[in-house]
Amino acid sequence: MTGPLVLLNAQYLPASHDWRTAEGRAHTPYAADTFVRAAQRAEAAGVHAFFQADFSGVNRAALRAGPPLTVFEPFQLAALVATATRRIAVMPTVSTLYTHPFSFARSLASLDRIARGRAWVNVVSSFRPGTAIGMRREVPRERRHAQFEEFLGVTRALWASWPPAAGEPDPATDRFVREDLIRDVEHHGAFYTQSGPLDMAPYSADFPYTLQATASAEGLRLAARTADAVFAGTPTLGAAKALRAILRREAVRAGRPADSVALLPGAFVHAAATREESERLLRARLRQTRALTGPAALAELRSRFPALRLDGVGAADKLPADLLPEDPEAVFAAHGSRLLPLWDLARTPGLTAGEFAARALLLGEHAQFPGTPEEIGDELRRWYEEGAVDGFQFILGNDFDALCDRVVPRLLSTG
Ligand SMILES: Cc1cc2nc3c(=O)[nH]c(=O)nc-3n(C[C@H](O)[C@H](O)[C@H](O)COP(=O)(O)O)c2cc1C
Repeated sequence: MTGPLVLLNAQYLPASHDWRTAEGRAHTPYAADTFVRAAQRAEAAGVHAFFQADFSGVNRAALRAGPPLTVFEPFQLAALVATATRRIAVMPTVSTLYTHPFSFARSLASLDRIARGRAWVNVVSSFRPGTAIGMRREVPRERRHAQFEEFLGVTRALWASWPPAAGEPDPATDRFVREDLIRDVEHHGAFYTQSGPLDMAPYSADFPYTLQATASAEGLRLAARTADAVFAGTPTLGAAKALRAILRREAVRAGRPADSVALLPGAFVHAAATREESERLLRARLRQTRALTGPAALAELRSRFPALRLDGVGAADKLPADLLPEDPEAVFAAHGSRLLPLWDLARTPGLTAGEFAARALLLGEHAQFPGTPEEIGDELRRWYEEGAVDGFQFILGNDFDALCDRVVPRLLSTG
């Protein structure tokens, strides 16, 4: 595919409306129709995939902050959306920790058949704080990537257990299914034993487009070996550029072309009639939650990121040159993608430690794009053209109509 790849996260539509108003409540996350309408609008705008994150459990802290981010089991919603659309891909999330490869393979193969080849998938290891609360983890944290890789390997072997010809009815031999062509999997690994084949013929010969959500160096190397795309948080342009360069190098190291794995970070859209108005609203919203300056900001930053070299530094002091390693690859290798935005921010000339801390605390996990819809579209396009990203996932924001009618067409336009 040429041009940026654009994903719509299912939570965008309900979250973009104020549920305290009757108009906002019309977009309730409890009605599947809310997401069907969103996917149809997004499809008309040129969005490539309708995505649903999934957290395998109740996150009470998140629920206290507003409506639930997800309600429906993702494969069921994806199937429903697929039957109501024609071009957009449907992309549920599967947790390698809480699903068996066989159950996953048949859900995905069924979805691919229902969607006539439009099934994509987001694969997560679910080891993030706040995820899958109340469930038991059978896999220790340090083995999650090994389990993930084996999970994906078994699933792909199941997919391939029916070569396309096996599912083609053959009047010459009077066989609806060429059972003789179906291959047993015979996998006996550290985490899974899978002997038999899948129980149905997948619609597509190729395994679906696979996204992996990750924030660590080991996770990124795994994606470079096994995935088609990475979903990560890159709240600054410099962090995105650094992460994409590392991902491309890792793909080559894994024996694949540099552009075989796309970086698709999250984006939050804050559209308004003027840029000033949009920035004012965004600042007010961010300050409401994180109103810290000077020494207080510095103390908070220290406690959140103990790896930063801030010993003996006061808020009015110059930011130390050795706050983080100079090379972003070294920062990423030691700390994952979480510290790349701080590495990027630290390159701003003339910041005191207090100013740096205040700005750092205002950065969220994902990039925030304020402006008019056209300015936002142009800025997103700039990120793409400067080689920082291969596309975006729209997770949260306001004004869903402006996103579909004005932001996405601008981002995708080649003119
Ligand atoms: C941007 C991003 C999105 C994620 N989304 C999900 C999700 O929807 N469901 C989930 O269970 N875990 C999610 N995770 C957590 C990852 O699956 C993973 O468990 C965590 O990042 C730790 O593994 P890592 O070392 O590969 O980063 C997400 C992680 C990132 C960085």
